[in-house]
Amino acid sequence: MNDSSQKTNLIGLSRDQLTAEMASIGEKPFRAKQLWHWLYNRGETDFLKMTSISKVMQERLAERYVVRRPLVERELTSVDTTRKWLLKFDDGNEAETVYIPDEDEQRGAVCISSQVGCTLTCKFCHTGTQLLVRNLTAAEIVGQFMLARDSYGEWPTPDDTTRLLSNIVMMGMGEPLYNFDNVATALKIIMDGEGIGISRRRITLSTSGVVPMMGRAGAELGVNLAISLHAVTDEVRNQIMPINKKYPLKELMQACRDYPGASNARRITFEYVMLKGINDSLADARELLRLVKGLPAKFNLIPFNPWPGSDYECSSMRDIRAFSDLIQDNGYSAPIRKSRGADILAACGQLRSESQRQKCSRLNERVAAGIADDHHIPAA
Ligand SMILES: C[S@@+](CC[C@H](N)C(=O)[O-])C[C@H]1O[C@@H](n2cnc3c(N)ncnc32)[C@H](O)[C@@H]1O
Ligand code: SF4
Repeated sequence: MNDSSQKTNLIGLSRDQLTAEMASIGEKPFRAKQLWHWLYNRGETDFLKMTSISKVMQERLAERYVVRRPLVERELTSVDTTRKWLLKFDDGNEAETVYIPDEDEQRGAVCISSQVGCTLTCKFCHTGTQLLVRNLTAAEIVGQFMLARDSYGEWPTPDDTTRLLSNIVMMGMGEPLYNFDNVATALKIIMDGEGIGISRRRITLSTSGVVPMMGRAGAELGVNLAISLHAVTDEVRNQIMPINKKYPLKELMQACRDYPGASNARRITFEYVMLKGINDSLADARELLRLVKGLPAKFNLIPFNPWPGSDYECSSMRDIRAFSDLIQDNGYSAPIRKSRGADILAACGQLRSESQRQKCSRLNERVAAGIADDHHIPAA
């Protein structure tokens, strides 16, 4: 263990925690406020460059603490300018962060991971086949956005109208509502107006439908909600998203109706991955309209992104357009999501760590040889 990894990382501490940390070394609350500005508005990582802080305090801080992002193992930029960072955490685990610019490339969303892997095994999602799963810490979640800003040189926090990294989608690896506390701490840091300053209106949290946590997410964070719906009957949803057996459609739709803050100005996004012959008929589209009746809803139709070993095919463009047209004819927005970053495997559902791919292929060899135990059978 090197010297810096023994020191406490100040990134990821809430304002109260940072204030308490400063109090523990005898510093007044206004010091925590100054420090917060350096960490989250200026993006400074070197205490000795925090010029509004006295030399003595700079040195005391440097003795005890570090300001650290997750390690970027690789940065890849797609021909379509999507950028992906493969991250390595202190325990050797990996996750990915992706920046997806808008068409005009003046703004864009950072897609952030909430877990290493995911326990939920949705059949169409590569992340769900990863064996190793752990929650990311608040530091690892905030750190993803910070390293994206490092990469684009967007420090100090630019004005909201001139930022490239303008939005956040919690749509990377993992189920954010299965790691609510750390996601909430991280998002509160990110939303703080004296720091990173991304408004809750520019943050979307996507969930596969963890019904009991949806109300809390709305009440405590007030971010936009996206639901990975993907099927209109319990029968099909049970098949492709096992979480539906725990929280079936009726309960999920009720939780959407109860979601605090949803309105016509802030609609709930229903994500719908288009799977050939599974969920893509016009009858499915009609049922979808029936399901969301009365809800402030909009849709995002996602052409299925295949990955090695996946069981599904993407619906034809003709079928996707017909599905989209029917929904739009009924007054809802239903754009077809353009796949971005396919050449760097950065598209939705393709995220899965490199080392995990290697481990899994080794594991497949073990399974073939009959030497893998029950806990380590690959899900795909
Ligand atoms: C990877 S998930 C992460 C957030 C959360 N766990 C969820 O399911 O909403 C983000 C989105 O990617 C979608 N997705 C997963 N695998 C996909 C694939 N192979 N092709 C297209 N979209 C996919 C998910 O359904 C979900 O809407
Ligand atoms: S779609 Fe979301 S919930 Fe399902 S396995 Fe992938 S990351 Fe997990």
